[in-house]
Amino acid sequence: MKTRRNWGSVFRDAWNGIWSSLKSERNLRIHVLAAVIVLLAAAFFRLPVRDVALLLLVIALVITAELINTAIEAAVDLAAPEWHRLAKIAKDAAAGAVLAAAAFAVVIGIMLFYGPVMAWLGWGP
Ligand SMILES: Nc1ncnc2c1ncn2[C@@H]1O[C@H](COP(=O)(O)OP(=O)(O)OP(=O)(O)O)[C@@H](O)[C@H]1O
Repeated sequence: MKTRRNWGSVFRDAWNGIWSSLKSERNLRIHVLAAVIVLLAAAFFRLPVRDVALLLLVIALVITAELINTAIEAAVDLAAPEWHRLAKIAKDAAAGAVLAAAAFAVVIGIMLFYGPVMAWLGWGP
């Protein structure tokens, strides 16, 4: 029978999952770096709190998609180390989830930064 784990060990394992994914997944590191740059830009352009909240939401979406993609890749490699049609479907769909999240994040970023950047450049109406 499984013993109930305490919160400390649950949190530690989850943190280990994030940390080991950061070490092994280059794309995740790129997304985290992009998120830091975007948040610094949001501070520079003094974006309103609601816009920053929206940015945090899409950043969380992209990073969550990356972590789930990493989990699916590992599970597929364990279950199907050889080429398999279903392994391809699983990995491609997981990669597609990251792409979809990142594409929408870029669109939202453009929508939020367009006005402040134009005003900063003096190209506003
Ligand atoms: N066991 C497999 N069976 C069939 N196709 C596979 C298999 N493993 C990988 N592939 C194909 O190769 C692609 C790349 O898979 P891989 O595991 O190398 O991930 P990746 O894109 O390199 O991810 P990352 O760079 O995040 O590690 C998959 O999207 C899939 O199309």
